[in-house]
Amino acid sequence: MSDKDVVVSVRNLSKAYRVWRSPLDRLKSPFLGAVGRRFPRNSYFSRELQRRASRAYDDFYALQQVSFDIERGTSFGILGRNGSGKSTLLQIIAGTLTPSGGEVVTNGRVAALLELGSGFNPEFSGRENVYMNASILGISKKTIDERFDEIASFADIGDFMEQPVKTYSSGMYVRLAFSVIVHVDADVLIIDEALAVGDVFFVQKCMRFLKKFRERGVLLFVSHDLPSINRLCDQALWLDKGVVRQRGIPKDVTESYFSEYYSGGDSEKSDSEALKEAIGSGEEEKPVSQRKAPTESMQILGEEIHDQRLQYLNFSDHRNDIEVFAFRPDGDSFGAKRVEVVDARLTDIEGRRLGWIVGGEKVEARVVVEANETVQDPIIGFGLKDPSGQVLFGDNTFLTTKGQKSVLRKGQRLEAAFRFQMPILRPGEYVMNATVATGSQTDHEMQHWMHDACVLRSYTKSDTTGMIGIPMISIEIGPLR
Ligand SMILES: Nc1ncnc2c1ncn2[C@@H]1O[C@H](COP(=O)(O)OP(=O)(O)OP(=O)(O)O)[C@@H](O)[C@H]1O
Repeated sequence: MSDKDVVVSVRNLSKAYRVWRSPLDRLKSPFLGAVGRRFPRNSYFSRELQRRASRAYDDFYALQQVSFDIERGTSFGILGRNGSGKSTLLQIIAGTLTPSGGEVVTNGRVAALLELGSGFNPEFSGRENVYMNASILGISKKTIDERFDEIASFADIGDFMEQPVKTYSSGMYVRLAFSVIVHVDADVLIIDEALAVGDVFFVQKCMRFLKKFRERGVLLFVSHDLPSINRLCDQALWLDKGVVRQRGIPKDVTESYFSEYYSGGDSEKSDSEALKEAIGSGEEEKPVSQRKAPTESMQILGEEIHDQRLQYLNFSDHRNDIEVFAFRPDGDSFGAKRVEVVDARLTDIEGRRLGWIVGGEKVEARVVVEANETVQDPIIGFGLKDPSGQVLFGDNTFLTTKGQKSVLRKGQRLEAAFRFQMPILRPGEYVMNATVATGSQTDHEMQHWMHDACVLRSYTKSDTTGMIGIPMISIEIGPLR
């Protein structure tokens, strides 16, 4: 290893899979080889039978001469179209697949969350699998004993911990597998798209862990979602038919990858498929009948909006419908709790709780707090996080009440209402956090930070681009004026 703290070094890696010419050849080949070995070595029969056995298959190279280094503290994203060799590469780095050529040198403990079903023994209980898995990763029984309660609480699968893993849903399976890898002090974490089966709270919890982990370890993951690669990674690698096409900063790599689709470089994929891949995985469409009636949103969008598409947008599934779920008092949180968040919701401007919002409409994020003790200078805040845990926007009351000495007495409640125009959200599950602190912006004590105070689920086929869409006031096209 060099002076730099290289944690993963991949050198001239190749992987050839045998592709049998026919199922019969596959059956015949070991038989021909075994018979061949019965004749004297180098005899005519021995050579002929070995030759026939080896002609029954072709070598298909899923990876060819792949080389790169990854330094500590790097989040490394791998992208490439289906079949480009991403899983093969991750499995070799994870040590679950042997390469045909080249090598991978890792410096530290490697933990992987790869395809569902791998890693656990289905007949063993969750508890037994935790012990087995952690000990394979080199964790002593004593350390697992000490950490078991934390692992169980992170996984949060209740009594299923004592049931055989074969009875688990895919979501439970991922919860347990992820919980183990969180607690084994790994230096390298390898994750494929398995996390996609977790529910929104679990995914957000994992994202919080990964954000911290990225500072000290190497995170390697595969994603088809280019914005996620841009947001979460420091480095990206584009694999194309088993070879490295480009490696560099995510912005450059994702742009080249994306433009290849549009320049026709990938003839097997239609533009709409490419676009769908580029803007992220779409949620299933919600039947229009379950949405807000179109006429309502026409009023809500307000008089000042002159976007000529409004009529069309409001009556089509290009409209951005956002389902809002109820406040979750028991979600993950932290803080001194001398004041607590007791409610968080989205309302219309009259304060009525909303179950559905249309992207572009005026709404209020309202957060209610209650003092368990008398406190001074409470600051209330909120933030909206996207499915990868990235805060898209948020605000707090600090500047609004700056300079006013305020006291919240024990038992009193206080409500903050943040009015804004809801942006257009790409399909997926978002969460709103709600917070209360005391003191000032720079010097405060966090009283209660609720990570997932309420959930928003967005549905749309909107053509808006970017992390969030800004509702257009108007769009004009015509001869130069
Ligand atoms: N066991 C195997 N035997 C033969 N070919 C295989 C085997 N496993 C993978 N391949 C082939 O190797 C190539 C790379 O597969 P791999 O699963 O690594 O691609 P990928 O980029 O992860 O694809 P995806 O995005 O669809 O998950 C593919 O063409 C695949 O068909």
